[in-house]
Amino acid sequence: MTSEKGLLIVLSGPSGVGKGTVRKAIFDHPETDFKYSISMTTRQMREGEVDGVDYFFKTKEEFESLIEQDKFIEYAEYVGNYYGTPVEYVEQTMADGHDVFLEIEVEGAKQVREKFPDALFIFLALPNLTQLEARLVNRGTDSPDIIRHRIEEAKRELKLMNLYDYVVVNDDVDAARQRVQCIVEASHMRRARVESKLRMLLEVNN
Ligand SMILES: Nc1ncnc2c1ncn2[C@@H]1O[C@H](COP(=O)(O)OP(=O)(O)OP(=O)(O)O)[C@@H](O)[C@H]1O
Ligand SMILES: Nc1nc2c(ncn2[C@@H]2O[C@H](COP(=O)(O)O)[C@@H](O)[C@H]2O)c(=O)[nH]1
Repeated sequence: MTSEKGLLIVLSGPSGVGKGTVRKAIFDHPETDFKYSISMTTRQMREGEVDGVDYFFKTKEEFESLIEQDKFIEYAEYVGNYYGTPVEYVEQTMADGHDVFLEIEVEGAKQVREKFPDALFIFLALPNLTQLEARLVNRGTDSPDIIRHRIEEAKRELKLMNLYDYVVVNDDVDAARQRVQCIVEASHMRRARVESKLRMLLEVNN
């Protein structure tokens, strides 16, 4: 832990691109010391998911009450359900000096950009939409109707790729994991350089 505020890292991109898979690879890696912010959602729990591990599962009423109380950094409605990032965990964990990692869709990422302009925004992409559909079908978690809806959303989301600081192609999970870790490391180095230059300038002027 450091005395400085942690970095906010946002991994975004269309459903099925592999955000969750790459995120798990990052967190399984011994060099990773980020903290993962568990989102809240109103979507039905999938087989194998655990409340408080994969998401905090909420009813629509509970989620809307939390919106009223300003308990989210960002939230979005995606394919008929709410998804949101709890404000308290993120702010406290960053204040404690830890990097916080968010895995969210693009509408939420846009909201984070407005509130945290210094955050690091990484878009996870893949070579083509055919592969996206194949990944969603192979995952076996969604009905054909939901998959169609998610592909429609993906076409919209891909157009926003240029708003991100970096685009990482997930052609291979371990290669994508490594690229994300390198980007974070480079961002830390850049931040340290900027801060040290600023300190020097302030000393010179005092
Ligand atoms: N590089 C890859 N090559 C082949 N298959 C992959 C790759 N990365 C992920 N997958 C597979 O693609 C499917 C979708 O991955 P994943 O659930 O991680 O996507 P996601 O972006 O987190 O989706 P969502 O946004 O819906 O949560 C999974 O079955 C996963 O095993
Ligand atoms: N705006 C937010 N999007 C989120 C959050 N947590 C997850 N997500 C994204 O929603 C879609 C669908 O997820 P799924 O688990 O139903 O497949 C996907 O793109 C997630 O990354 C959040 O807190 N805010």
